[in-house]
Amino acid sequence: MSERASTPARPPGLPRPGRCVVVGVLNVTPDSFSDGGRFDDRDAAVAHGVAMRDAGADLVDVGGESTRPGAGRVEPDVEADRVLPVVRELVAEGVRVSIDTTRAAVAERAVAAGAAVVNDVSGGLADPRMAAVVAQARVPWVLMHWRGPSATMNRLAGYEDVLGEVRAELVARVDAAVLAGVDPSLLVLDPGIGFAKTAAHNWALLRRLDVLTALGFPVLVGASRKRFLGELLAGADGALRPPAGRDGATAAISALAAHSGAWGVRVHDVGSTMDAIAVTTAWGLGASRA
Ligand SMILES: Nc1nc2ncc(COP(=O)(O)O)nc2c(=O)[nH]1
Repeated sequence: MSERASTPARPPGLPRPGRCVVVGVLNVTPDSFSDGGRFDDRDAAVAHGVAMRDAGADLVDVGGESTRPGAGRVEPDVEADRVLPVVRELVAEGVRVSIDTTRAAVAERAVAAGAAVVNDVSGGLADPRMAAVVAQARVPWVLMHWRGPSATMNRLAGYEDVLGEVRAELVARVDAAVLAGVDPSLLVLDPGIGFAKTAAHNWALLRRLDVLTALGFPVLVGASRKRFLGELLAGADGALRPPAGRDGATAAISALAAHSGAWGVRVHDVGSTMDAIAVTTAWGLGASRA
């Protein structure tokens, strides 16, 4: 994408509720860092997805492969077997679903099952066929900043200028997607909080979301319950705040991200973020709401 590219028209298929979009996290994996195993059971997963929609989530993001640092890969069939039944049942319940996968085959089958958005933490790097799947399906595609598989990503957190490099690497992903025939209006960018980044890198990216929103694409922020929040909220003994205790900080980030012009936030606890965004909206409207 040239720097002069005009702002793409609004992509079809992306929720645009007139406020920051809330994407509810539904990891149907035994080992995700914050909710691993809780929704490994299909019925429990579907019930939780419906509950997040009822709490206000505009999308429920279904993932079948843990991306926590150090996590190994699961076989494609295992990933598909985890997510497809849940996607189908959520769609049948009228829930708008995004599929959180780096595999084109899984994305293709999830879209065929009714998933409305492809959420690809690899930004198209993990599977060269993903762009063709997205171009063919004409569904929105979240391109997250990524530098390599979870198993090794912490070794890749070396930056001279994290803002400039993340921006440049995301622009390269946009260019590759457009070159592969993807309509740029379908693209969403994501800084990849916690992926090949230290806490300092995460804060630097959050502090200057405008560097990414200025590219003219919707920006999604996924900071929910991540380790850098556990570090921020660590006890006097240095023990990290456990993931379940990070929802207040997550909601604060949701409010600040919304205020910074993010298109959406990806969170585990939908209610607290809905409330935080309601405050942000009211605050932004000032006395006119009185
Ligand atoms: N677009 C996007 N998708 C993601 N999927 C998984 C995780 C890992 O966190 P989880 O284990 O809580 O899902 N983080 C992101 C993220 O930051 N952005």
